[in-house]
Amino acid sequence: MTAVRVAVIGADGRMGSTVCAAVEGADDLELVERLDAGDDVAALAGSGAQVAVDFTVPSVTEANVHALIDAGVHAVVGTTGWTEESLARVREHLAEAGATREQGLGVLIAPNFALSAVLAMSFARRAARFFESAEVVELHHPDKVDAPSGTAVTTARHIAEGRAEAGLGPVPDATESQVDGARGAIIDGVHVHAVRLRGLVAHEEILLGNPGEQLTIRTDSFDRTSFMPGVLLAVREVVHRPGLTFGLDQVLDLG
Ligand SMILES: NC(=O)C1=CN([C@@H]2O[C@H](COP(=O)(O)OP(=O)(O)OC[C@H]3O[C@@H](n4cnc5c(N)ncnc54)[C@H](OP(=O)(O)O)[C@@H]3O)[C@@H](O)[C@H]2O)C=CC1
Ligand SMILES: O=C(O)C1=N[C@H](C(=O)O)C[C@H](O)C1
Repeated sequence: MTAVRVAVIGADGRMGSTVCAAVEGADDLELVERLDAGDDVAALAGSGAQVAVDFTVPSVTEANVHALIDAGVHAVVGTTGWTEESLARVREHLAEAGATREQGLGVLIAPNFALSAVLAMSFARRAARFFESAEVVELHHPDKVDAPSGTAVTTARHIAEGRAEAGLGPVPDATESQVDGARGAIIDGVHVHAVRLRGLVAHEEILLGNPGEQLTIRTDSFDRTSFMPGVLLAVREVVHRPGLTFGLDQVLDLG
């Protein structure tokens, strides 16, 4: 068995360092490069790396992915900050690169690699059509640079899709806010609230309400090892998945 050669970008960070340890602990993977701020991603072209894992910052991740495509390296990305527009640019770049390669390159971007979070997002989408009200509360460590979390943005979009398919209108809300932000951010019509608290890692509650009842879907990552099975699965899968894959739910058989 030949090991898949893996580079990690953001290798000194909280997630990057955990990914390096997980790759080093996997028999079928080999850690060949550790890059961090100041290193040139384009240099991976001659390094022998087959897959690069990016856990950096929202402001640089898109440029990293384009550099990886140019370098002919598959990408697994956990960094947040992706929009429909930036995803479309990656899709287009991959299509151009694929036309000149025998087997196209793969880019797999997932807002959350923890199984509990992937399932929570999927359950939220399925449940959304049955409830009048829906709100998302995400809770994270205070060193996180972005808000709301990428997971919460994706969850809100899933809920909005589920509601739209069922023909549901806006969520009921008679509030006339006295203070800006009191009702959180609104993403595709869904209110999203962000809590930052020392001691937390990554958590989310999806609240769905009807007259006289509530469904709460909650996911908790107590430790960054929770993301590792999903990251390693993505590394093994991305080489077989040309083009852009968004979300680990696309890889898992969720039934
Ligand atoms: N999809 C998922 O399952 C998960 C996603 N995340 C996301 O991953 C990202 C990283 O999170 P986290 O590890 O906590 O953050 P950290 O700040 O701990 O790590 C980010 C690392 O990236 C480095 N970096 C910054 N700029 C560059 C650059 N241009 N090239 C290479 N490296 C760079 C930083 O270096 P320096 O400090 O020197 O600037 C730092 O070492 C966030 O967007 C977060 O939301 C987090 C957890 C799970
Ligand atoms: O920054 C984090 O820690 C996390 N970021 C991701 C996000 O923004 O959704 C995933 C997880 O919530 C942890």
